[in-house]
Amino acid sequence: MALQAIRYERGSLSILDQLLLPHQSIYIDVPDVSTAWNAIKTMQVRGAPAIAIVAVLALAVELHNNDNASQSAPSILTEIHSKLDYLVTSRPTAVNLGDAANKLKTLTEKAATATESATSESVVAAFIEAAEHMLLQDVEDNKAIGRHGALWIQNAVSKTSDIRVLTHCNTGSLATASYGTALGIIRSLHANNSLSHAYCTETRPYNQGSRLTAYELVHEQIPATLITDSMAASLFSSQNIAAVIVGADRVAANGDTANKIGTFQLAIVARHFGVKFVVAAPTTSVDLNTENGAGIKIEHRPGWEVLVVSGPTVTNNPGNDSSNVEVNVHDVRSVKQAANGIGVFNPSFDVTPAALIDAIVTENGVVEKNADGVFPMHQAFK
Ligand SMILES: CSC[C@H](O)[C@H](O)C(=O)COP(=O)(O)O
Repeated sequence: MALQAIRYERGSLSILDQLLLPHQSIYIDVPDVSTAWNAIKTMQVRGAPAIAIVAVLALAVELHNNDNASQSAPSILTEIHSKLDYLVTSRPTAVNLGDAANKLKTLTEKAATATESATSESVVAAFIEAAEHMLLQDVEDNKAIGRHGALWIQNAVSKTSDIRVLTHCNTGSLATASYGTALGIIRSLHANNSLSHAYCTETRPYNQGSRLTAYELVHEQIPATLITDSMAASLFSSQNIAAVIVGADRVAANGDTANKIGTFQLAIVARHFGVKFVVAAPTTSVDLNTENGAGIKIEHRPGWEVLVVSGPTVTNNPGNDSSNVEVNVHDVRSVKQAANGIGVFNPSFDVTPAALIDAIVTENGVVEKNADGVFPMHQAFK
């Protein structure tokens, strides 16, 4: 069964606490907007699409469970818009939440003003239905990304089997409503028997690749190997890697792509080795209002995330079989691993210039550069 990061039914939302993975699978309730804001900020939920969906569903749950009957339609509209604005402040780089908030503002504005008989309840009902639709739509979009991306890679490398790929960042069921974006393409390649091996990087913050992506690859029984972020050039020089597949937190109008820190350097290394570089992103991650990467705000995280690691203690010495370490989940400790006094530079994302990207895969198909070497990103919205 696929991992499920988000559990929702009308009036109730819970999320898999991603700070506890991969050693503990514990769902926490998200009954309201302020719990959602904190869960996003502290990375209990992460991944651009998942963040957006959890935020809007949390507001849907809060609205469903509150007694709004005495409020007027304009008053509930103001409340919804200000709560959406607040949610958008949780993390700045991914555009999906801002995109969802804008769509829901437009929709509720229409619901509140379309007829004179609009009530707070009709506005709330319109909001809840639209938020629930976003959850379902994200899964469909990811499956389409998986199909388009797998086919593009097969054609680009003229192979339908024995394809090896490297992925960076966290883009599977944990980062989306389900199925995943970049990991959705890997899932599709695997389902087609085209994939021989997937490599994943450790990826910061909190080593999301070794904790989350690796966990999902193991869970899905996709043949996979973990490397540190600094091993990509070594990997490319020793293995026949067909493509690097990454997700996106925001794709600008020219194709410049903000994604998990380290994506840019992987693109440089991939270009050196002639390895295809593929971005997988739903159109909710494409921001035509941002001209290029210079306009994307990059989140910086606290330095202690680099200085300190936390995790459960180890209870056995597995010798050479380091993949089977037993852990004591009841004894979680933090370990300082850097010298006292050292400064830390900790951007959470970087921007890969469009020039280093070969294909941008959305649910509507694959956008490639035109004869002028430019990504016509508007074509993603057909
Ligand atoms: C699934 S889309 C891309 C992801 O949002 C992104 O690359 C990523 O790794 C998630 O970042 P995070 O900092 O964990 O929210």
